Formats: sequence, structure tokens, C-alpha cells
Amino acid sequence: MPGKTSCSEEPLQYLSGFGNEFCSEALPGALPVGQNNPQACPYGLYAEQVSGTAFTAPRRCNQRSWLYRIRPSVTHEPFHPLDFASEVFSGDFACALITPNQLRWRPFSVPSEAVDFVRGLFTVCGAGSPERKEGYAIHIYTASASMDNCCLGNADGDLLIVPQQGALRVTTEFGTMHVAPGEVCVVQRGLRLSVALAGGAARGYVLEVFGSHFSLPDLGPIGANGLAAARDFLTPVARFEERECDYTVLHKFNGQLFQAQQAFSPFNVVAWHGNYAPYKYDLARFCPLNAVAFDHPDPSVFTVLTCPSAIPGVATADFVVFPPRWTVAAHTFRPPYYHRNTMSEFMGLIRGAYEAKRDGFLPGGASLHMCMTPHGPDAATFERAVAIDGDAPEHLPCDTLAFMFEVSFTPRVMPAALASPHIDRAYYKCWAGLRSHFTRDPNPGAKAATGAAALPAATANGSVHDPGNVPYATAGPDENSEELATDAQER
Ligand SMILES: O=C(O)Cc1cc(O)ccc1O
Ligand SMILES: [Fe+2]
Repeated sequence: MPGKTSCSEEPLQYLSGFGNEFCSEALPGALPVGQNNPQACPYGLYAEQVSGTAFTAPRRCNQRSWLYRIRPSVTHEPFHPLDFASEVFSGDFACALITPNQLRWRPFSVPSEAVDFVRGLFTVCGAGSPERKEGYAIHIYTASASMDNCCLGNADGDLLIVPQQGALRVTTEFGTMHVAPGEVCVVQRGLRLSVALAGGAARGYVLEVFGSHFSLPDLGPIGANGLAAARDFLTPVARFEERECDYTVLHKFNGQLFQAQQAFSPFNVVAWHGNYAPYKYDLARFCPLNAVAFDHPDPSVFTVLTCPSAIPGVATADFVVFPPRWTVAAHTFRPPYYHRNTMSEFMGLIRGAYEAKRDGFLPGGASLHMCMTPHGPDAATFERAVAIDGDAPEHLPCDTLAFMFEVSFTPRVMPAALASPHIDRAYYKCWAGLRSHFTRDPNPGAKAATGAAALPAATANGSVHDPGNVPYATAGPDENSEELATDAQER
């Protein structure tokens, strides 16, 4: 292998803080002092700015970094379109499908053949347009191989990566991050990343936002502390390799993938400074706040990161986590309430079970509830929740870790996602056992009337007429038969 590799064996180090002005140099004195682009940079490096906001964005939200690198990014062959799997990995939702039905997918399977992070990306849904810099896309990745002399730069927006299985080693121009299940990372628009597997076969979720960047939510009356703390966000330190090789730069631009060759590794940044840099966060550090007297608060109380839209208080997308915690609300139906929202909700499960659905919603699977699509706890959860001692504190299992991408634009669903063999066409039946407990007695005594003993057992589907929950071309006479979805991508 020509060239030499620097710094590759050192343990990974991080800088702590959210949105800070960081400085990092892998060689002493590599950062110019007092100016950004001297006539000649230390060590003969090239200066390159990458801006994440308009030059003129207000100072409080202006983001940019300066990179000092061995060769500049511009040194590459022309980009050529790459059309692999464009029907499963996309940013174009014009032809995607609309459905008001509740959707759920069983865990997406990791391919047995060698598939890397980018080739294993599978778009589930999205809305808006990367071209207009508004909206988002939600993807699943399943990977069985590391990206090899290959990186991805995403001109379309920021990527929030949520590993569910298998740790990732995410190398960026700013340094390398180890991101295990239970942690998340953000790689912003335009910053190149190469994903290596650091824990075997990998599966996880990606939220891509086309407009603004992620920020920490305001805490309002909560005060100055709680939820995600700024100091728990970790940005990698500068770390470079000087490697001449045949290198492939993948570039996603307006939803399409392009590829260019260059003769060196792009991870050749010896020093950098600025506030536009990738970061990771351990969800175990999230400090949840919740009801300590009664009633179930809205899930926004669990917001880790928010990507604001132009409308105050309306996020393009919120990243919300449901962590292990005590649930103590008295005389309260403790699981999520039944609801219909103007925002749409994509949910994933990193581990354990989710409080509203202990069955059927599995780690590595997903659910999607559209704008005003009714949903809530399944029948078994309802029965359990009304039967328990409503005042006794309960600790939700320590291994539970569900999350939600709560989005404003109503998503369209990719045809391949609807045709996926993992789609659970019987999902709607989990609510079939929710029967009427209505009585003309205004005070029937909550437990006696609605407790588990008084309820008819939830039938899985028995007497319920099956109208077909997902009326698409791919739905056959037996909607639960996986064999029917022969044209679906096995992801
Ligand atoms: O649908 C869900 O399970 C997510 C959710 C959780 C909650 O505690 C309240 C509302 C809500 O949408
Ligand atoms: Fe919900």
C-alpha cells in the first residue's frame, strides 16, 4: 500500500460540547494562528472552508469550519451518476405512496452477501425536497461489510445515525467516532464519512434533514438543566491519514448518488477549527423528566435533538427517545394515551420492548403513524394498564430503548418499503381487542369495571373481519404471506 498512515492506532479522543467553536490539531502548530488562510499554511497544508449555513446567517446560528488538509477536496475526477438501487434509496418522494394506515415493519434483515453502509441504505419514507432544502427522509441501513476506500458526502442534508445492532466506526474529515447501539451520531451536510463495522453485522436507522441543522431543544420552565446536556455531545479530534490510493467519493446530491475517483484518502485533515463538525451522543446520558403526580405528558418531553422549521415551535423533525425510567403517575393510565396528531411519527426500537406494544414492535423493526392516523397502546397493553395498582411506582425495564422521529411534513412511503417482506400487514389487529366498556353507571369503579378481569380477552384477530390494512398493489389475498412480496427488496 503506497503512502503511510498516521495516527491510526491511537485511541479515539473527543471534544465535549454542543455547537462549540472547537480547535483541533493532530500535529502541533498545524492550525494557523490569528487568521484562517495564510499565504502558506503550516506544514504545507491547504486551507479549505466548509460552511453549513449561508455566510450571512445570524451569528447565533452561523456554522462553518476551516480544514487544513494535505490535498484539497477539489482534486478529483468528474462525478458520474450512480444508479444502484435508486428505487430503494432515494430523496424523491413525488412518486412515493400515501396511505393513512398504521404501518409496522418487522426487523429488517441484514444481507448475507457483502453490503456496506451506503449500499445497505433503504429509504422508508420522507417528504419535501433536498433541492428546496426543506423536509426529511427516513432510512434503514443494514450492512455486512465496511466501506472500503470509499466515502459518502451528502449534499442534501444532515444525517442522524441511530445504530440498533453492531457498533460503527465512523471516520470523517474531522476525526473518527465509535458509535455503538445506544449511541447516535450526526454528520452534517457535505461532510464526508466512511463507515466501518466495529461489531459485526450492522443495522440501524437514519434521519436525514434537508433544511436546518439539529439543535438542543429549549427547556422553558424546566430550567437550565435536564434532557440532553450539551457537554455530553462528543466531537472527534483531528486525525489524518496520508494515503495515496484509488479512492471513491460517493456524493448524494438532490436525492441522486454520484461517484468520483481520486488518488488519495479524503481523511487527510491535519487540523481544523470551527463549529460545523460531526458529533456523537450516548442516549444513556439523557436525563428524562416526567409526571411525578398524575397524567401522561406529551412525548416532546423526551426530545433529544430538534431540527427547527421556519415556524416557531414546529420542528421539521424531532429526535425523541423513550429511555428506561420510573413511572409513578398516580390514578393515571400510564402508557401513551390514544391519539391522533398533526405531526407524523416514525418509531424504531433499539433494544428491549416498548411500553405501548410489548409484542410485534421488535428491535430493528419500525412503525409509522401518519398525520391524524389514530394509534396508541395495543389491546394487551390497555388491559394491563387498567389492571395494575395505579399508584405503585414501576420501573420500565432497564433494557428498553425506543425512539421516535416526529416529523412535520406528512411522509410519503417508498413503494419498496410498502412491498417489503418485513411489513406487518396484520398490524391493525393489535387494536382489535379494544372493546366497549361503556356503562350508563357514571361511577362504575374504575378497576372493577375496566380491570383485566372484567374485560373480554383480547382476540388476536379471530372474529374480526379483515378489510385489508394496506390496500396497495402488492397486497395479495393472504396479506401476511411473506412469499407474496416476491418483487420486494430483501432488506
Ligand atoms: O405513539 C407513540 O407510541 C409515541 C407517543 C408516546 C407517548 O408517550 C405519547 C404520545 C405518543 O405519540
Ligand atoms: Fe404517537
